[in-house]
Amino acid sequence: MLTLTDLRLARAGRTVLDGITLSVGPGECVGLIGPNGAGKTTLLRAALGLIPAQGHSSLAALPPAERARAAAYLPQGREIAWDMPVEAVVALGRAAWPGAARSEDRAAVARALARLGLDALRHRPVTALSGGEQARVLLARALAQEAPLMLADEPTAGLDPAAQIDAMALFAALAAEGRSVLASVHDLGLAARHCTRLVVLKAGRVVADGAPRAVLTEKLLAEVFGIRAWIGDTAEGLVFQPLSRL
Ligand SMILES: Nc1ncnc2c1ncn2[C@@H]1O[C@H](COP(=O)(O)OP(=O)(O)OP(=O)(O)O)[C@@H](O)[C@H]1O
Repeated sequence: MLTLTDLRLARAGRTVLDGITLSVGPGECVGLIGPNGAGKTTLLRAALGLIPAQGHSSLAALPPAERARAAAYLPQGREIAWDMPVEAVVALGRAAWPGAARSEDRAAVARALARLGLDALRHRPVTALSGGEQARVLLARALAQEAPLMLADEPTAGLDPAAQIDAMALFAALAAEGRSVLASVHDLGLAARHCTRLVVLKAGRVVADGAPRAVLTEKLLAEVFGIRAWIGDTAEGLVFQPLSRL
């Protein structure tokens, strides 16, 4: 569970978060959408307490050790500097649980590797993997934390279409298991099909918050993203195709 109340933040004299009030409850997979520069990354980082903001974040208010057990975070940057085997990188997610039995840690790492389809790569040096494979390793590291809340910044960036679907389906499954997910996503179709709710940010404000079908309207796409788009309601869920800039 995450509750943000009137979060405000300015950077270099410019307002970046302008009174964000938002909560993500158990069972919710919330897609944070909005144009470049809308404040999505800043919102996630402020919610985690990684950058100071005015207002209240239930997560940032926790002592750091508790925060690490309350929430996993997949940051936007995907660079991996350490030349370690894949499973050792995934095991870093267990640092949040210093008192856990080694068998528990090993089981959590094995579950995360299996869920990301990384079993065959577990002994490979992580620096010898492709960018998309590394992105899956970092997602597995966050998953191994087994925290009730998952915050992810563009988790599908750099992934092929199958891996994008897998990543979003994984978040939907975490929510279905009773966890809470807040993920910034640029692919509005993926977000609409896999998220239980969409929150739309524009210039640091929440301008829409609700079920994907209610939120993704032609009017909103024009006003927030400045585009004309085709939105199809299909048996597979909402399908979204940007057509032109307005
Ligand atoms: N360190 C900083 N100093 C000054 N301004 C910053 C800094 N970091 C971000 N900003 C500004 O804050 C605003 C929000 O940035 P943020 O990265 O949160 O946007 P975003 O919605 O995640 O964008 P994107 O979709 O491009 O990743 C932007 O206008 C950006 O230029």
